[in-house]
Amino acid sequence: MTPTYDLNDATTIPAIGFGTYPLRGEDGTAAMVSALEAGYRMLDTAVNYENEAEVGEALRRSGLPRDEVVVASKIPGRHHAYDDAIASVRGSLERLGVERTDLHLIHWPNPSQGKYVEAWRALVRLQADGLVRSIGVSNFTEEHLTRIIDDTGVVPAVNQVELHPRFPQARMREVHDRLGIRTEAWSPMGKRRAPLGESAVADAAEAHGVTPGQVILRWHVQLGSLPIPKSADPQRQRQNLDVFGFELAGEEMDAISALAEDDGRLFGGDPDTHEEM
Ligand SMILES: NC(=O)C1=CN([C@@H]2O[C@H](COP(=O)(O)OP(=O)(O)OC[C@H]3O[C@@H](n4cnc5c(N)ncnc54)[C@H](OP(=O)(O)O)[C@@H]3O)[C@@H](O)[C@H]2O)C=CC1
Ligand SMILES: O=C(O)C(=O)[C@@H](O)[C@H](O)C(=O)CO
Repeated sequence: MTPTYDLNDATTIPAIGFGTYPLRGEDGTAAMVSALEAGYRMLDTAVNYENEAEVGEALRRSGLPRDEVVVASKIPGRHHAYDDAIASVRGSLERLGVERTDLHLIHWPNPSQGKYVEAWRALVRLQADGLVRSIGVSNFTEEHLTRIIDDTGVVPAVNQVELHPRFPQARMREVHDRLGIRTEAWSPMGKRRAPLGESAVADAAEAHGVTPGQVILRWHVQLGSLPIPKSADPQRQRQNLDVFGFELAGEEMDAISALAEDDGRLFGGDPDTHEEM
């Protein structure tokens, strides 16, 4: 069974989740069912992935008890106004076919709109009403975090940020540790720029008798970062979850972190300027 982290709201969450973007349609549902069969107990979706119905269907098809799987979704930029955020979550619940999500995030802060505080107030309300279990954010900077915490007194349980060997987010991990927020990593492999062939990764894979993908995910685990790798391939799905039987040495960890690049973001997704509706 996958180890778990305790969140700041006294709930727990698996140490590795399954990313569902861009899985859609029957093939997408089948890939999600296969992930649940492989042992994943957290599915990460979003309104903007247009696959919440598939996530709900996979959950039901898996036959797993509802309370064994963390279902996580996200409010898009166009739904930040308070009433829209409430309606957005209700819409997600309907498409997912569940009575409550286990984690709900604000997808991007979109600071030029200036409404992410309203979306956060809505999530605080929805949590009090029992429609979402844990609440968090995604792509928030320290400034955005400070604003919502100062406004409501409620600290997000997680912040899901871009984090991979090309962009290890040392500063945001420190901020999260100080505030008691769990760091969650999107594009944890580095997607198309995954450094699978770099010697820091390949040498460690050979030394431990695992695959390069497993080395990268183990690096996340040892950083305390919760990765949500996406794979449509059942064998890679299983490998990506099977990273708790070996340990990287300090030098191996440092060599992977040294793959960081000055402009290591995958598509220029700086949350101060990149906005998604
Ligand atoms: N909050 C946000 O703003 C964002 C959130 N996300 C979330 O993060 C999730 C994961 O991010 P994503 O961008 O998909 O990037 P990942 O880093 O998870 O990379 C996915 C790619 O890596 C391949 N892959 C997976 N496992 C392995 C392996 N062991 N060895 C080699 N290749 C592998 C997959 O191919 P294959 O399927 O063929 O295995 C796929 O092409 C998304 O699904 C989404 O849920 C993503 C972007 C932004
Ligand atoms: O997948 C997500 O959650 C996103 O926020 C998008 O930015 C996505 O990564 C994308 O479309 C990148 O081009």
